[in-house]
Amino acid sequence: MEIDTAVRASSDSRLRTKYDSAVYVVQRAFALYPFEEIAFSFNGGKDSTVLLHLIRAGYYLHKTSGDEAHNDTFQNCPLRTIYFETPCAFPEINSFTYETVSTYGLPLETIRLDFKSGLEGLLKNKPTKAIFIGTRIGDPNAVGQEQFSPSSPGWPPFMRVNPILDWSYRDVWSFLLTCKIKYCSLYDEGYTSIGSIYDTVPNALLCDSSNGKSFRPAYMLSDGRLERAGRAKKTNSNSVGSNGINSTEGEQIISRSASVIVVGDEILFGTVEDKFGAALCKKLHEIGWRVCHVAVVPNETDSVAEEVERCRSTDDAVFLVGGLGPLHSDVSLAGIAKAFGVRLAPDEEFEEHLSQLIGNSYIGDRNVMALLPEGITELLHHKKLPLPLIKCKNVIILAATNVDELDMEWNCILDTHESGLVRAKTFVSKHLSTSLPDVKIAPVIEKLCLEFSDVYIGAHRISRTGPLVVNLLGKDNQRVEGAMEKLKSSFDGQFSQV
Ligand SMILES: Cc1cc2nc3c(=O)[nH]c(=O)nc-3n(C[C@H](O)[C@H](O)[C@H](O)COP(=O)(O)O)c2cc1C
Ligand SMILES: Nc1ncnc2c1ncn2[C@@H]1O[C@H](COP(=O)(O)OP(=O)(O)OP(=O)(O)O)[C@@H](O)[C@H]1O
Ligand SMILES: [Mg+2]
Repeated sequence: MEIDTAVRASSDSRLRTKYDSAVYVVQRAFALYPFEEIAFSFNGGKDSTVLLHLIRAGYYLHKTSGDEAHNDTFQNCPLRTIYFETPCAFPEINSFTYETVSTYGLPLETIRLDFKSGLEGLLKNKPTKAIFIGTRIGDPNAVGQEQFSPSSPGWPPFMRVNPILDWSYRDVWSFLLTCKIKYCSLYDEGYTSIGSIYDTVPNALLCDSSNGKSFRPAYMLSDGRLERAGRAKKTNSNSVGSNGINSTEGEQIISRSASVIVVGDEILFGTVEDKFGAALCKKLHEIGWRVCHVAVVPNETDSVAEEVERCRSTDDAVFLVGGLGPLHSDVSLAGIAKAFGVRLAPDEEFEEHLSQLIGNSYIGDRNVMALLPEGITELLHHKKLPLPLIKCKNVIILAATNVDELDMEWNCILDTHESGLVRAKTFVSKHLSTSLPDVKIAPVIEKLCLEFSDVYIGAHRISRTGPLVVNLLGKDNQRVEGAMEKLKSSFDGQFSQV
């Protein structure tokens, strides 16, 4: 069996391990379910192409128990194959799917309905107990799945079999290249993950600037975390979304909100003063973001989880500082995982970066610092960062231990496209000072707030007897000026600008 032979001959021990465990899952499925009640969900994408050949290898090994004498009979696996075809698929994907199905003698059922309705119809027509799917950790729909995962509540009942769930982007390409497997031509044109013609473009990270508009092949993408960078982001008015803070909106964004969570018992004990909250408020304000909430929480998983859970759904981004590292009190990542309902799992890429930085000073069998929230984590790289920063959905985790380090990390985040931290339209602010008593100006300011609802109007005192400072803040200069002039003219000469 050519696939098995190629992997066994390879010197890549990691690939052999991944292959063995995936083929084991395939064999288990063949042992557990009647062959005619298993289907293979194939769409011509790289992951399903990998899966096709793992299924062929697993089927061969299942049938022959490795006995080469039978080799020709079981080279191909006549497994029921389903393809959900849509008019928005790339023509290259369509033709590759049909060609491949014919090359390997797969009995194809083309379904022209959405996934759920199509699967309902499929199960009604033919008993189907299990479906092989090429889902991998990191795919948006992989969160919470295992290699054998029953379909979700509300979906028709079948077992989702995910043999390559734990494969990385690099594993996929090692396998395809080592076994010299034919894959869809779009991957040689810079596409790294393929959705519909409306939401997929070549991955900008593969753009070959020396050669006009051409792109390097998908296997050249060094950071697999960015394989979906060519997929359009699903927009969500209230959150950063699964792919991060939307970076295409640019300057026209009027309102973006953030919250800051600082994790530190020492701050709550009064031993250390928090400087991160104030510094981040200033930085966010400078790029036109509104900070809605700053919290200091103790080094407890539940406290972090509760705070993250609250902020992540109300703000576009959450910045978390502190509680990172190998100590018992470093619970920030566990808290974030809990807030998102996922577990902590070893992240091989982060582990590699850690081992380059700290050598082999590992704790136990695995580096506990490389346990990251599974399926929701992206690494933010920058040449000035000793380690990539961690981003879990819309939560950005800063590793700074002081304000200087925070400055450096902040500049890297702003400079990193993948962070998606866009500069929004900056605020205009005006400050007026008066020695009038509060009670006198209160009704006027109240009316002003109604008339200028897009301008924030607040006031603070530096001392009980000193002047009152009125702050006017907004994104539209004319409106802020208008509110200021109106206030000044209401109290002729009693307000002066500071
Ligand atoms: C065979 C098959 C089974 C699926 N089963 C489920 C399921 O049980 N629950 C679910 O939420 N989505 C299910 N989906 C939908 C996927 O989670 C996901 O939305 C789909 O693969 C599109 O992925 P994309 O958004 O990355 O393009 C299934 C899809 C396929 C093809
Ligand atoms: N239109 C479809 N028809 C059949 N199966 C599909 C379809 N879309 C997705 N799937 C199943 O879901 C899996 C995950 O889809 P996904 O788009 O992440 O991977 P892929 O298409 O194989 O590769 P890529 O990430 O490069 O697009 C596929 O491997 C396949 O098993
Ligand atoms: Mg795809």
